[in-house]
Amino acid sequence: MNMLSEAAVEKKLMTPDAMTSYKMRGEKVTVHYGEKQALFDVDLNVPEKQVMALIGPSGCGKSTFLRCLNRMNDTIDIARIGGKITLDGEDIYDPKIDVVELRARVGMVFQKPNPFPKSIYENIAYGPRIHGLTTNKAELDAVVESSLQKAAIWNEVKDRLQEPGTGLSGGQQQRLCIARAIAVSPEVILMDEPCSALDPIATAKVEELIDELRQNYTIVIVTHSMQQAARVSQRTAMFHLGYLVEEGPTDKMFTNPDDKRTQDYITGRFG
Ligand SMILES: Nc1ncnc2c1ncn2[C@@H]1O[C@H](COP(=O)(O)OP(=O)(O)OP(=O)(O)O)[C@@H](O)[C@H]1O
Repeated sequence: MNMLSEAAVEKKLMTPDAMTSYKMRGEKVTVHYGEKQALFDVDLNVPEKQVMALIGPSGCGKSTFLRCLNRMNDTIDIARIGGKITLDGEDIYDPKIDVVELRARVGMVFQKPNPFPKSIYENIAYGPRIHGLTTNKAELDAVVESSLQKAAIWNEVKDRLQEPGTGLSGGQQQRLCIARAIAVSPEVILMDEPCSALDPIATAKVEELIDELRQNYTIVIVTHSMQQAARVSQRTAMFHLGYLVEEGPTDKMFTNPDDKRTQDYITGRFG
């Protein structure tokens, strides 16, 4: 290879697209709720095994975009989705896609911890059982234990697995919900303001957990906390009035954003 083409290869490798491998891609994503348009032609890709934060003022469409990624908007009668979203190159809105399977691959953790009104054990065992991921009780026990371990809550619950999940503290319930998402071996975990109902200590634990989880999972998190976005994410996407304003490495977005709206938002001038 001559020097010129080596330099060309080097240059190609240095472009963000070549350096980042994307797990999901969104192309010209639009969402309408009835007559109201909530997202306008959003082109946004989700990098693999990183944490991407979605930020922006209330009502700008962060949760709407998040919910498009595992077709949770399908559950809203008046929602209409346009554009294209792929997972590993496959169109997730293709009629061939099994939505239940998609939601196992792209799991979700909600704002308010929502354990099932069942035992801690059953909260975790339910998903693997309905997806047929285990064949016997010993295997199921192992999945329950490893999911609780990965969600950093095993030590707190291992002696009370038969007690109700709803009896745990808010922070523990949220980690239980993360364990429940992990139990079906997702590839992507969507988190919609997962710490907004938690106190600062529980928040710190969940943030620490998110940081560990990115070794194995692709994570997208909606947050109102600039500090949280800065602490947990590697990339940040800023939304405003249904448009994607800009997206980039979190460090850059918080120190030297390209768009004035991002600058104004992160410095608290609106939102
Ligand atoms: N189920 C729904 N039915 C009708 N309109 C909706 C629905 N969900 C969201 N919207 C509207 O879509 C727009 C975007 O809402 P979305 O919840 O995605 O914003 P957000 O940025 O996540 O806001 P917040 O930070 O307040 O949670 C808003 O104008 C909202 O009122």
